[in-house]
Amino acid sequence: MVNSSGTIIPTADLSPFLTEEGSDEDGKKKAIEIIGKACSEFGFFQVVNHGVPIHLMQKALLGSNQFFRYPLDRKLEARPLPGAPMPAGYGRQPDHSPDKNEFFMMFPPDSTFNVFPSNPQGFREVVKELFSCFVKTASIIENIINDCLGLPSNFLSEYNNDRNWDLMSTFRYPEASETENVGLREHKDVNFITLLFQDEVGGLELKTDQHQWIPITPNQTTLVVNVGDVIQVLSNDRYKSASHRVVRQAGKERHSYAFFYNIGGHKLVQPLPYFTTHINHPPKYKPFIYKDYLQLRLRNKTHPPSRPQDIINISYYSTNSS
Ligand SMILES: O=C(O)CCC(=O)C(=O)O
Ligand SMILES: [Fe+2]
Repeated sequence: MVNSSGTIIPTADLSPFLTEEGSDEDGKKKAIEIIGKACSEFGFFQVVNHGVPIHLMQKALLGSNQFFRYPLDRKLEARPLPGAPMPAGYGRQPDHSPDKNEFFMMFPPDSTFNVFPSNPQGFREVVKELFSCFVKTASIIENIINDCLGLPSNFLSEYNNDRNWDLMSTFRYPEASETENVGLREHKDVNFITLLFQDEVGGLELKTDQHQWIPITPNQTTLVVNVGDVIQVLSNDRYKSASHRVVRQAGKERHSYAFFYNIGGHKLVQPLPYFTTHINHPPKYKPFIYKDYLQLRLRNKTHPPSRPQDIINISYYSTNSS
């Protein structure tokens, strides 16, 4: 697909991975090729025939749209439980944050940290089902990335074997004002991979190496996938965590869903030997425990630093920075 700025956003067809084992090897090869190239060039790509039912995505957008239209006190019935590792439930960006959005976040469907609103009717069931579909699609993409990186079979799925830290958020971004249009500032996702879809309003943009912002054209049938910091570190920068942002639009509010396929908080993250010692490359990152990094990144959100250079990102662990 070529978007308005003329840049090609790679799109892979996942249907060969959803049909009977081994029935379309050429189709698989093609998707692996597209995704591998996209991960090293852009850090993001799109997928079609991804296994998440389109009608479920539409239902989820309708439900969140309805939920966000409730008065604040009603939305706050789903406020996060104290002590949850991340604030699952309804939340908004702090007033002093330049980011302007409200969100509803959930952990895996059976997590005791989840807080669901009682209305709209059926919303809870829809988001739970959507979450489960996202997990399946993410694990297919994880295996593809595993093969693209030339790792031993199932290496990544064995490493990433704790599904308790996955998160899904739905967002509402208010329409832009005359003077400002920030929805979510430029950032890279911390996690393994992110899957997302947006309504027809659009506003998601990805940054290229040439510092050009590419708008991601909304498409009802497509999921956008971006590589997170964990893959960037494991692959020692072979694959990039993509910089992206959300720009609010004039006269239109925007809704989206993002699924953050995560790794367990206690996991040690460091460049894998396949991309360092085995090929005589020095590691570009120091080892760290994933939840320590999550904590630092969460602090960026709760206490946004006023100077952009004080915002913590993955370069905090870079071997070049000490
Ligand atoms: O709302 C979106 O489309 C993007 C959300 C996002 O980038 C994030 O939460 O990290
Ligand atoms: Fe993001």
